[in-house]
Amino acid sequence: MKIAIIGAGNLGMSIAKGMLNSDLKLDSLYLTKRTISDLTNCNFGTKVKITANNNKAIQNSEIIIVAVQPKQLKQVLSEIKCDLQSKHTIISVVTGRKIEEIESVLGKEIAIIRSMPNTAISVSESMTCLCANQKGEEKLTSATTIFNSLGTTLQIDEKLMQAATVICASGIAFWMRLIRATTQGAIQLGFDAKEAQELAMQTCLGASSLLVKSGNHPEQEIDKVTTPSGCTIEGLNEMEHQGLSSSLIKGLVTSFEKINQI
Ligand SMILES: NC(=O)C1=CN([C@@H]2O[C@H](COP(=O)(O)OP(=O)(O)OC[C@H]3O[C@@H](n4cnc5c(N)ncnc54)[C@H](O)[C@@H]3O)[C@@H](O)[C@H]2O)C=CC1
Ligand SMILES: O=C(O)[C@@H]1CCC=N1
Repeated sequence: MKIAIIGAGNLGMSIAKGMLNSDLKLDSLYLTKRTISDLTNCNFGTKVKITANNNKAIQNSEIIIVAVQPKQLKQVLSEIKCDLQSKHTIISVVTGRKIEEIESVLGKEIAIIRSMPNTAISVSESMTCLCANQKGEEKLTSATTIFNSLGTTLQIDEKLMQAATVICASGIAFWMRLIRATTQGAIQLGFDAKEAQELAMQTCLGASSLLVKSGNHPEQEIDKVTTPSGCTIEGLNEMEHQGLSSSLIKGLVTSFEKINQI
């Protein structure tokens, strides 16, 4: 595979790290950004080419992952348009930018996939949602194969992409805050900070794995933990009195309202 990541920033580098540690058969991986000095000292191996020259990266690649800020997208697309051929697939991971906006610059004859991974792609645990334009439909299988080697994928209708961004991409930050709060609680209850974080992380992973592996609904697993008159239901009810579920849902909806303004 000949891949280019245009915009090797936070998300672009997370994708690159995941790819380099995966089973993907990479022939080359071009990483571009405006200022490359902070990448040139890194030892990524001979398959990784670092350049500020997007055109060179496109000419030597087939799968082009565009990972720039939303406000930078149109300028980048205009810059690379002249190098695009039928062999190319554009995969945009840019927040809030619709396929029709990309087509308005590149036209409808280029395969365009819109995707939303999250930063857990760096450890091959991303939840990645995907959709495509008409030309990109035939490339969805190969794009899905790439992202499946970096986590889990779901093909969705484009109208759900903003919601997917909030749940899965912003979701990493939301879950981090829940893990941090659990850590703070564990410290208050007597654990040192390192142990507290380990307890919080592994319990979070355990809860998630229980649902993934059993296919159960969360309440089925909660019922197994909540001993009648026990400490779990007492704590759980207090959390709900304080608005745990409600504040989480309100936060998701607020995030969603914001994303529609980006
Ligand atoms: N799915 C997720 O979990 C996340 C998604 N995002 C989305 O990913 C996109 C990138 O976000 P970040 O990585 O946080 O941004 P960033 O600012 O860290 O990275 C963007 C990179 O693009 C480069 N760039 C800008 N103009 C360029 C050009 N003309 N040619 C080549 N490179 C250029 C910059 O030098 C920078 O390295 C955004 O659309 C953002 O909303 C961001 C963070 C998480
Ligand atoms: O916060 C943001 O706008 C981007 C989109 C999802 C994750 N980061």
